[in-house]
Amino acid sequence: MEDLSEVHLTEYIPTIYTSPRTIYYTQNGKQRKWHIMAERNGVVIVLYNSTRDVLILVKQFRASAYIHQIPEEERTKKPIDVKKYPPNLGITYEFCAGLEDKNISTAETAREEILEECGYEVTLDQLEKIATIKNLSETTGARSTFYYCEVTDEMRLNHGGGNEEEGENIEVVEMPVEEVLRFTTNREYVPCPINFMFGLYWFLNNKYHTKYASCYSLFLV
Ligand SMILES: Nc1ncnc2c1ncn2[C@@H]1O[C@H](COP(=O)(O)OP(=O)(O)O[C@H]2O[C@H](CO)[C@@H](O)[C@H](O)[C@H]2O)[C@@H](O)[C@H]1O
Repeated sequence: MEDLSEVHLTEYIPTIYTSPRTIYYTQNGKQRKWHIMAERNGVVIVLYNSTRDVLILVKQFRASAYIHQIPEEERTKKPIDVKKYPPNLGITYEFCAGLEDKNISTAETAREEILEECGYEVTLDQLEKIATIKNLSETTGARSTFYYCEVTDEMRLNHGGGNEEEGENIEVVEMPVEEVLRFTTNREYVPCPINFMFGLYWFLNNKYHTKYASCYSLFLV
């Protein structure tokens, strides 16, 4: 459990991670404007450990996920009542991911993130490119490049956990595919970003059903 305190929202403070902007343009002769939240491109890696037949997920507290679980009228309270809104509201399950914040290829970024967050050493030729897609087309327009990577226990150098200097506090979670599938049947709130669902469905369609066709079909009925 995270030890959370002194949570409060402020006006936007410019950073390298996001920038709110308004785009003015003329489309088909009509003047228009659109409000965006520009953000950086990133990579996401669907990581599968074949030694133990598990997907490797990262579990962490995301302040953005936390704040959106609080009703709007209470978000501006200083501080936010963490007894009423405990930190577990901000815990998410995601695939290993990272921003394209260095002058290196997306594959190299993926390789670095797999080691930093999950502790596995992989080579570039072990990365299978899935696709590059837009995150949210209406607000960010940034892209995510997805890779698939199969690892074994022998490739694990350490326990990962993220970059402590950057304040990352990541728990590496090994989850049997059947358990991850339960996220997809949760009709209320799924503590995962939409790109997690994309990666999961890609895995089910392209890797999992070829191995476990009958088992997968059980989840589709
Ligand atoms: N908005 C923000 N505000 C403050 N600090 C921030 C920040 N975004 C990143 N950081 C800092 O940058 C560090 C490194 O981030 P990473 O590159 O590992 O990406 P992360 O795993 O956060 O996912 C990121 O990249 C993946 C892949 O694009 C996305 O899915 C995911 O939403 C995104 O956070 C974070 O630990 C944090 O210190």
